[in-house]
Amino acid sequence: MSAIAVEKLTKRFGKKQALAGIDLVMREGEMVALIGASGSGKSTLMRHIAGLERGDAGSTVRILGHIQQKDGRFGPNMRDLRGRTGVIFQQFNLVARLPVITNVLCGLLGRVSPWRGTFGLFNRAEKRAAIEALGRVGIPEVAWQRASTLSGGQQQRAAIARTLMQRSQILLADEPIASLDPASARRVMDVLADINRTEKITVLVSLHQVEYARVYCDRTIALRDGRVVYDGPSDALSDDFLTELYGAASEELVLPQRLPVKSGAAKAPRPSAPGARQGQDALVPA
Ligand SMILES: Nc1ncnc2c1ncn2[C@@H]1O[C@H](COP(=O)(O)OP(=O)(O)OP(=O)(O)O)[C@@H](O)[C@H]1O
Repeated sequence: MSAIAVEKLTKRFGKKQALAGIDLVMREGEMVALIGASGSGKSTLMRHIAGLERGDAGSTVRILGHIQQKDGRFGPNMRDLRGRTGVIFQQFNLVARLPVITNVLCGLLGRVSPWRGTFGLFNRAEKRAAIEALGRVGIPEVAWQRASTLSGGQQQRAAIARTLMQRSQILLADEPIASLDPASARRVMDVLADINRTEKITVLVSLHQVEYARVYCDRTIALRDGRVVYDGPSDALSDDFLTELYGAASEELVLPQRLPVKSGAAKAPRPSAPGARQGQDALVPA
């Protein structure tokens, strides 16, 4: 059974055609990268798959074999399907003033009674499970800290722990590493790859930098102007091929090359350039 099946998905915002007939299928247990230059439609596509947005007439999205939306209307199982689909964004994933454990426990909200959820009445076993979920992403020690005290990478990992609590079968990660330093980005990608492998959670992760797609995902889907322009093996996405696909916009999709440091020269990285990339070794998953 497919985890995600998108058929002829179109979305127009006023005059802007954000999605122009997207077709894609992901099998259960796959981890797929979604790449594209700024404005190519990655977030809009993610939001439709998450059931946060409705496509135009003629569009269909199926989640785990059920119609999630068709012709701009949500299907009858919408609530259940939203529960089975965890979403993490680039930022604003957590409630900053609440302890991390409470944020993680929020993953239960679709499953506990509304009054328990409203008053934050979680039992001992649920709290233990939340700490286990934080352990799963490598940060059990931050459970009782306020979310605002976490680093960006820790916040993303706590958000992933929340989706584990939610027991989502699909995880949509919309540019989860865009604002992180390389070491934190790798840790977040390692966690995504690990839960994909061990929990068999289907992962669709949108990325600005194709290097991470090459290292972490066998398959990449590339968007341009709201259309799928490539869907295939990630290792076929050479820098030359990206330049062919995106032209000048390919500069956004490769990692900035580190200049060899000359004596007296600043260590600042150079703006990215087509064909410029760090060594693959720098990104080998831990
Ligand atoms: N709610 C909206 N109203 C109007 N236009 C929108 C809306 N959401 C997205 N768009 C437009 O749709 C296009 C696709 O946007 P989207 O955010 O999906 O791109 P993206 O690939 O995720 O970009 P980025 O990498 O910069 O996040 C853009 O031109 C954007 O301005």
